[in-house]
Amino acid sequence: MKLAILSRNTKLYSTRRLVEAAREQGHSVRTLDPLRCYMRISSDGFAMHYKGQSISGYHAVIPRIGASVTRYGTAVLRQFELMGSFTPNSSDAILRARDKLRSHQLLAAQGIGMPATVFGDNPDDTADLLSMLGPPPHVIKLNEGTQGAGVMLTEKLSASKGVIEALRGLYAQFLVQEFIPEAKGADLRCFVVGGKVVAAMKRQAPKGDFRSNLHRGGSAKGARTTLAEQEVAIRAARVLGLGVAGVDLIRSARGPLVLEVNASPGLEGIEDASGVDVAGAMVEYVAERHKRRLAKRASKS
Ligand SMILES: Nc1ncnc2c1ncn2[C@@H]1O[C@H](COP(=O)(O)OP(=O)(O)OP(=O)(O)O)[C@@H](O)[C@H]1O
Ligand SMILES: [Mg+2]
Ligand SMILES: [Mg+2]
Repeated sequence: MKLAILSRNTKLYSTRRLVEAAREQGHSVRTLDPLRCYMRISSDGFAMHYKGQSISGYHAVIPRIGASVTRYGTAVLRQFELMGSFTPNSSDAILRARDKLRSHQLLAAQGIGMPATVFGDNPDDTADLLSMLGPPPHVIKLNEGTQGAGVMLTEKLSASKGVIEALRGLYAQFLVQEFIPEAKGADLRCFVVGGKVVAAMKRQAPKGDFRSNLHRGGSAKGARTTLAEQEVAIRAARVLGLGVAGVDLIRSARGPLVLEVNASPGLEGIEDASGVDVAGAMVEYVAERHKRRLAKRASKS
């Protein structure tokens, strides 16, 4: 299989591991910086160039598109899709997952458990909006935050109102959730590949914080997941259309609740904590799907 890893940086752990796994499994692999891919689109065909050279014929791409380049990165990925490459996560699925509000709507509609969530636009509606949620503590999240940076806990109604007012002043989109105290600052990252949880880790917030993100000083260790947790993680990835996903769950008194679904989950923390060759599992899955596509095409002709 001729494989491309779409990643801005060849030195990142996740990128290096994917390249390594692809080589180990005997594939030809190249890392392409999505921001250096450019294309000509017209009704009589597509052309893509990379640093001055024409590129084509990639059987599959594994997108590792950072939040800061979502728009251009997914446009490049879409072009690969239109040129016939297989991708475990489509450009549309990545866009769905990046938008917390949109993905919460889709997951809730499929009956997937999550903390109760409210969102609204007009400042005149804030008081009633918060009454729809219930009393504090509240968790306020930026719609497109990442690594825990845009997630705040408010203990009092006045604080919730103040934070919301400030965010509105900055024209930031946000959602407000009920706080799940039973989680005690821990969450469960389930790494889903091709409809299976291949690895899981429990992350614990540092003392004095409720956010368990590793970037916020959280610590991780390998975790065993229950069947119910696996099922929720697998369903969440499927609803958003992601072949590879890092599904963050929180253990609550009413069962596993989905916090978010990451479309480009990092490999370092999870491989470290679980000891699983997650990169290998991703490449195997992509190769398997590529093989199936070839067989389908052969049977059609
Ligand atoms: N409703 C909640 N109740 C309790 N804790 C929560 C809640 N929502 C989030 N947290 C905690 O805050 C952390 C960050 O929240 P979340 O995963 O939604 O944000 P993020 O900024 O997108 O992080 P990521 O880097 O995983 O993309 C969670 O891992 C969890 O530990
Ligand atoms: Mg996130
Ligand atoms: Mg998270």
